[in-house]
Amino acid sequence: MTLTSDATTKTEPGQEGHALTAAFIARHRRGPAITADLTLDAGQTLILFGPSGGGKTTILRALAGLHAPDTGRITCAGHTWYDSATRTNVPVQKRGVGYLFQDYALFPHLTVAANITYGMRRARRDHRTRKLAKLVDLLNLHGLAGRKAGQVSGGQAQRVALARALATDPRLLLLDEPLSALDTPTRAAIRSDLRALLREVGIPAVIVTHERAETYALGDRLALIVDGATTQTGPVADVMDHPANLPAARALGFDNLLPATATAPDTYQLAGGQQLHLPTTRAGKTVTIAIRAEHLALQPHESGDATPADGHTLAGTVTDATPEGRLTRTRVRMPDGTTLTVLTPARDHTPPQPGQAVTVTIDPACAVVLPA
Ligand SMILES: Nc1ncnc2c1ncn2[C@@H]1O[C@H](COP(=O)(O)OP(=O)(O)OP(=O)(O)O)[C@@H](O)[C@H]1O
Repeated sequence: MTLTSDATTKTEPGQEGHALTAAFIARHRRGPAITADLTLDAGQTLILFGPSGGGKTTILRALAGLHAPDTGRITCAGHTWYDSATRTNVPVQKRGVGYLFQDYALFPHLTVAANITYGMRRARRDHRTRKLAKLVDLLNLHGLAGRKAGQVSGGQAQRVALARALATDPRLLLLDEPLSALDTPTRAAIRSDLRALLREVGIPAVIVTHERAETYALGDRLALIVDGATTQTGPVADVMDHPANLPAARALGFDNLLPATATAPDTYQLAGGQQLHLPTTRAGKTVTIAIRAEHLALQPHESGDATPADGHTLAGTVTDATPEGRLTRTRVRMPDGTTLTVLTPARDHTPPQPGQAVTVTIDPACAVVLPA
């Protein structure tokens, strides 16, 4: 459908409560349909999380007005930005969004100051000067304003891009993997700065990320985007800890997905016959038990000793152990051939050795039982 542009925005009764509502289907030529169903309240941050190719950037571009959905509706602070029913499609420059592109998209030959004030070219000079000074302060860019943007560090470029996104007092901030171009230590430092900044400016923000740490640090709400669909939304911890189904558990990074059969209320039998007792509601007869690697504990197991029949402990053999800084990622093969992945603090034990007999204890409160 071709939509006519409508440069005027209208107040929509009933939408004032939300900073943003978006329910649309967007399609790329020869590409998959991408369905968004999002709401965001004033001052909140919504994370779009999910595997590569799921549609996160497409959703962000549709919110910005850079990609017209096929059908649906987008409202921001009571204004309709897009409505296929009324052929409304407010152009990008009238939406008042601050967009931070994944690669920052700075103009390398322009100065930092010119980059930051690029969207304010038509504003009065004294307003531009005041705004620039405020943003330089806010984002700690002192001494860099006259430098060419192509000659600043990755962390500085990220802050310049954020300053540019904030310069026009946007109604909505859209940040596409804002920290992905940074090395790990810089990323950790800037993550904290960005969190503080978002709280300070109070502008609702939609942020694309693949990183769990970033999701917890920056997000109030999370929308899980898998295979072109918004599959789950809610407060960050709720969605992170409670995947609704197997694809969601995979997308949220649950390392262990164990096929099992429900044999009694709260009792599950794994393929190899081991019993697990989990205080969760049964999701059907055939289930998958999802558990993160960090919610398993590892103990050496003397051969001949019986495995505790507590319903939380499984016996197996270490296949490999990989150091990850202060953590060790150990893979344990159970008698039925299933492999468990366990992430433990390295200081808790001497490194497990391949071939070593171990027991793995599940934290039952952290296991999620899903329909198979
Ligand atoms: N310009 C385009 N033309 C055709 N198909 C596209 C275009 N851009 C993206 N797609 C397709 O749309 C789907 C969603 O892509 P999108 O970039 O939105 O995903 P994403 O979740 O942001 O991925 P990533 O995390 O890798 O950036 C993918 O299948 C992609 O190949």
